[in-house]
Amino acid sequence: MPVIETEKLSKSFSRNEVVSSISLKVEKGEIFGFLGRNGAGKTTFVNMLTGITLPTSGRMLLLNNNNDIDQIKHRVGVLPDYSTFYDHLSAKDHLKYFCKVSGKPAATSKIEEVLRAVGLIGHEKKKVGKFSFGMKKKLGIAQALIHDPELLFLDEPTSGVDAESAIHIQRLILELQKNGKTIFMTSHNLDEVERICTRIAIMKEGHIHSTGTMKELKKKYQTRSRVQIKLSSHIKKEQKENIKNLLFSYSIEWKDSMLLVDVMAEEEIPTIVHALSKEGIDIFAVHVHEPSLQEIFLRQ
Ligand SMILES: Nc1ncnc2c1ncn2[C@@H]1O[C@H](COP(=O)(O)OP(=O)(O)OP(=O)(O)O)[C@@H](O)[C@H]1O
Repeated sequence: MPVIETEKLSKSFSRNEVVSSISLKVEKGEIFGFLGRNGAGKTTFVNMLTGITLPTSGRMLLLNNNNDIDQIKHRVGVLPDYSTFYDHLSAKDHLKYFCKVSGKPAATSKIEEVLRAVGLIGHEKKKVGKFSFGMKKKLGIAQALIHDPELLFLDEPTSGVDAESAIHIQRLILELQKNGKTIFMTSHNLDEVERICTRIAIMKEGHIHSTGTMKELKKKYQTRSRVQIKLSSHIKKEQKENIKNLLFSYSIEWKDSMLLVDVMAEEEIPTIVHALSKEGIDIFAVHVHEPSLQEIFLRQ
């Protein structure tokens, strides 16, 4: 049973359709990465799922509940694209206040546990007005986590935070997944998405352009892997000519004693190695450079 299911979900502002007929399923336990250039419609799509914006048309099902977001509010945690806080409250008081107004008070131990999880322990008594952007982001994540929700929407959870904190947040997301949570996140950090997301959707001008695991996306776009072969430094000119003839069906390039060959599949590597050993050339190292999500994304 999918945790998120949308069918032809669309949103227009005036006559401008910014989300066009998106049908998507996210299963329990996924870390689903939602990508797209600025203005692609990601936030608008997430806002419809979290009840911030009403869809113009289409259908959505969250946690097997039809449309009534109020009924499932406590099972869903949201880090919006922009969180607002009260400058005069501390992080701890903030979470207390947030729990109180949402009608679900939380124990001090739970508040401290969540602040520790996001890396804010030690700053829990500091006024939020004195927080940096990154610290506010962490407080936003704490707010999303405080009710121990099954499903989390995280809009750019690591944007604006330092590298160390970003790694901390990524580990936290992986930990949440391990504990059975489902995470739907938008991000412009493609390395991060590639590392932690189980599936990815790339949105373009209101449409889902492609969806799949990294492996599926690489296959779909038939992106070539680059094999870097470090050879002995004494390759003769005629040997290079012979290699070129033997590997005539490949695009090859020399960089000093490094031979670079583009392949469609790893299964082709033995053929290349065989051709080189036939020429009596010693191979010192073979490295396969897989195309990154960034390379796939930039081709969209
Ligand atoms: N309330 C609104 N009224 C009118 N247009 C809007 C509104 N909200 C968003 N839009 C427009 O919808 C389009 C999609 O915006 P959205 O914020 O969903 O994109 P995004 O993919 O989240 O972008 P980013 O990566 O910059 O956050 C943009 O052209 C934006 O100007």
